[in-house]
This record gives sequence, C-alpha cells and structure tokens, in this order.
Amino acid sequence: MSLPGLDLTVVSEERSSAVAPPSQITLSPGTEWRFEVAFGNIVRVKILTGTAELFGTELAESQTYTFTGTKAAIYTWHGCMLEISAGEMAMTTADGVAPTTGHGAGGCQSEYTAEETPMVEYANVHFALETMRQDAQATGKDGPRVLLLGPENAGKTSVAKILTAYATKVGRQPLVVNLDPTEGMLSVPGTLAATAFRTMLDVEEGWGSSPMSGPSPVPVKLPLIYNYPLPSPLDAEGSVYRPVVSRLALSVTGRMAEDDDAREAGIIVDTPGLLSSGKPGSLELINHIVTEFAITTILVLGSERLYSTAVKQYDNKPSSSSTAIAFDERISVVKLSKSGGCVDRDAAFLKIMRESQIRSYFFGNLVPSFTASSALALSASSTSMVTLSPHAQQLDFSALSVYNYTISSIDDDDEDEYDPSQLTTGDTFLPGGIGDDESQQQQQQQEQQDSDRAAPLPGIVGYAPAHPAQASTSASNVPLKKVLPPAPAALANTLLAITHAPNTASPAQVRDASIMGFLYVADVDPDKGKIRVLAPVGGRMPPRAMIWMKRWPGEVVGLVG
Ligand SMILES: Nc1ncnc2c1ncn2[C@@H]1O[C@H](COP(=O)(O)OP(=O)(O)OP(=O)(O)O)[C@@H](O)[C@H]1O
Repeated sequence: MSLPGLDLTVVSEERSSAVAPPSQITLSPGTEWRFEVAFGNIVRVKILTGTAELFGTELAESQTYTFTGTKAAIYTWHGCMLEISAGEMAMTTADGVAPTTGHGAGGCQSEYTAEETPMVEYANVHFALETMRQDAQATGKDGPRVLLLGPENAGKTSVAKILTAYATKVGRQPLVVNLDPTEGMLSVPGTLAATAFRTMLDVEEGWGSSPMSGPSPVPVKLPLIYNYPLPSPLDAEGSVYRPVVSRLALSVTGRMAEDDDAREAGIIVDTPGLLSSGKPGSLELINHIVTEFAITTILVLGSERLYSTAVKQYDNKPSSSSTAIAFDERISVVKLSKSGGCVDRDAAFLKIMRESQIRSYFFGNLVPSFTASSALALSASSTSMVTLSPHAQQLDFSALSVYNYTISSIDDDDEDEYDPSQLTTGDTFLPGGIGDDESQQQQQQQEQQDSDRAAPLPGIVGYAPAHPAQASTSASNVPLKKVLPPAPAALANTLLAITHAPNTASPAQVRDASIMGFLYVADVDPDKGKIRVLAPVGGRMPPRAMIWMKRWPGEVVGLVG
C-alpha cells in the first residue's frame, strides 16, 4: 500500500522490529574499523573512550554520529572503544527501493577491523607538505600544489580529505579543488569547485556543507563553483573541460596571490578516476591541470603504470609557476599505497549518491522518504540533520536565458534549437571574448556588479572576465547555444545552473561565469510557455544566464511528488 502524495510504502511489522542491539568495538592503536551502510539504513556511531578519526577528522567524545549511504573507516592512532547502534530505517530509499539492513554491527552491510592501513604513509605526506608550507612562509614562495591521480575508487578523495583535515588541524587553510564532475564537492554533481578550508570537515557529510544547504553545526564552507554538465572530462575531446579548469585555476591562483594564508597552505586537487585510465586524451588533460595549477607534488594511488608515466613526464621537472626558476621549484611524483579498505562503488550506488546530493541541496540532509515520526526522532537525536523548504514558482520560459552545451556527435537532435546570433563572430578576434562595444559594456557592468555584489556563493574569487590569453583561443567555438522557446519537454526533472553572468552575456561569458545556485525543473507547460521550478530560496529570479544540466547529472526523477 502506498500513502497518496507521500510515495511511501508501509513498513512491515517484522522490518520495523528488526533493529540490531548496540555493539561495542575495541580498536587497538594503528587499526581502523571499516564499515558500509546502505542508503536508507541508518547506523549510529559514538566514541566511548580514546580518540579516533574519520578520514582525518577527529570524532568528538560523546557525540553520536549518524551515517547513511556511507562507505568509510574510523581510524585510531592511540586506541579507542566505539559503540555502534542501529538508527531508524527509512521506508524507501531515494529510488523507491526498500533499504536492507545488513548483518553487521548496528545493521552495517559490511564491517570489520583492519590492522594494515596506509595511514602512516598518508600522515608522512602531510608532514612533508607541512615542511613545504613552513618553507613557503619563510621565503615568500607559494605553498605546495598537490595533484591526486589514480584510477576510480583508488581512494583519491579520501586522501584529499585526510590531507585537508590534517592541514586544518594545524591551522592551515588549504584550497581544495574538485575536478570530478561525477561527484560534487559542497555542490551538486556536474560542477567543478574550489574551496578554502579553514575549519574542520564534517564527519557525517564528508566535505561538510555550504551555506546553500542551510544551517549546520560544523562551520559552513564557501565554495566557488563552475558548471561542467557532462559526465566525463574526455567528452568533446576535453574541449569543454579544459577552459572550465583554466577558469577555476585562474580564480584559485588569484586567491593565492591575494591571501597569504592560502598561498602558504597551497592547493590540493582531486581528479576523476577517468583521467588516470590511460584513455586517449587523458594524459593531455592531466598535463593541462599540472600546468594550470602549477602543480609541485603529484601523488599517484593504485596504479604502477600511471606512476611510471608520471615519473617520466614530470619528476624533477620545473613547475609551471612564474616563480619556479627563482625558487628552483621542481615537481615531485610520489607513489602512495591504495588502502585495502577502498571499495568499488557500483553504478547503482553512485546514482543514488548523486541523487542524494541533489536532494540535500533542495531539501536538506534528512534521509528521504522517512515517516514523520522517524524523521522527528532522527532530528531530535542528531544535531546535523537539516530540513530545508525549497520554494516552488512558475517562470515564463521566454523571459529566461537558458543555454545548453552541445556536442555534435551526441547532440544532433538539438540542431533545430541552434541560434547563430549567440555565437558572435567578434568573440574570435578580440581578447576576453568581447566582440563589440555592447559586449564590452556588458562585461564592464558585470565586473561592476560583481565587485558590488554581496556574493551569494562567496568563495575564492567571484565572476571575473576570462583570462585574455586563454579566452582569445577558446572563446571562438564555445559549444553553448541558447535554448529558444517553446520550452523543451526534456527540461522536466533536470537542473538549471544559475550563473553570475547577465542574461545578455555571450556564450564565452556564460561558460566562464561562476555559479550562483541551482533550480530544479519540476514541470514544463509548453502550451502556456511556463516551467515550474524549485529554488532553494524564494523571491524574484535573478536576471542571469542559466546552463541546462541536461546531460549531467541529467534527469533526476521523483524529487517532487
Ligand atoms: N580505508 C577505507 N576504509 C573503508 N572505505 C574506504 C577507505 N578508503 C576509501 N574508502 C571508500 O572507498 C570508496 C572509494 O574511495 P574514494 O572515493 O576516496 O576513491 P576515489 O579514487 O576518489 O574514487 P573516484 O575516482 O571514483 O571518485 C569511497 O566510498 C570511500 O569512502
């Protein structure tokens, strides 16, 4: 039976009563407890004695942490005792499937204690980076710029979290860059982001939360976000990915130039596993990232072949930083062990994870499809659960300026939407992608607005004109075209990224603009020319250009009933 409007199925007596009793786990020094919790299932963890950390972030004593849809490890340097208990279980997960309780402690799908971990190796990397930061402090040069490479599920993001957590613990403020569009960092998937981490990471949420997710007990982070609505960096031979990476790198290096704390702490860049797959074009993209972020340290996880290639290509070569010669700054390539705890995440798990990231952007991080009573029980016992109330509104599609990335091989069906006036010929010839006086005025206005703006997504640097050198080469063929009315039916159940660029901006300006926030299109009414959208905040829609995230993360069904 399902409850009308709530899309819930009624839980059976057996399932509701099948709650595992709390168990205690004692960890000796240098060991970790690895656990997996299914989506919809909830496991609570509390530290009773000793100290422990999750991917580098220390667990607070007597705080109960709640995990759902998690695969992680709790490591202890000095030994500890944990209490694991089962939480209320959701009736259905985001994809409408009833979650299954595992047979492990607290209902974990899988859990065990591991004695062999690479944590000492990772800690040594942190200390080496710390020495480089002290050097940067003393000499005035830039701190380490670290690039993490390795195949999918090699533990790159986990190592990035560990290094970030250790850096913030000793008072550093590293800039963390996520170049993986399949998983958002403090954002939804389909974005590349950079954030200055000044405060601790969130044990339950991974990277933590940004202000767009509402109030949080752990200080929020302020990400700078760019849109990349394609699943793979290699799509269109990297021609869409490269300029977005350059734009992000420009903002990050700009922030380092302005902020001594960020300059000394340096950058940690996490990459998608696909870049390390050896597929055609992937090494060129790695090279692009190494150059744009002036990388000094390459950490390779879980691939001997990639390590060997990286050593040949980069080890002991000067970095691309402008101060590389003055400071004799050279790149070092380091091989790191992959943790035995790294688990392969199948396509179904990753899909639910993406949907849950999107859901929490609009609705907060309550586990979806809960009964009112279980939701209340959950929020009462866990301080980090936040429920948000997104605003629904109808928009006149013809008044919006919506752009879509088109890639010829897979976009032939979009050809009739093509509007040649959107690709001004002037983009080709003048620096900054500015083709005429009007565009120049728009750009100046935009810069003025950006400097005046109390940044809704404050971050490293907000919207800025494209770097002249890169824009002159890349703006000519920006594969962004305006979606003209009538509103296509395929808009339903997809996301729109609202850029900081004005709605009269050129495609190059739209591509180079950072993101203000996201809309979810619930319905399309082609007869009336209206779309019904869900927005995280109410009020008038800003007159900004939007990018349709049609291809990635694509259709997200069932966000609204
Ligand atoms: N020591 C560990 N114990 C248990 N789980 C772990 C451990 N290290 C990593 N994991 C889990 O393994 C999975 C893969 O790790 P991670 O996301 O860090 O890999 P990745 O290389 O960044 O993957 P991708 O390139 O696909 O994004 C994640 O769910 C992560 O939480």
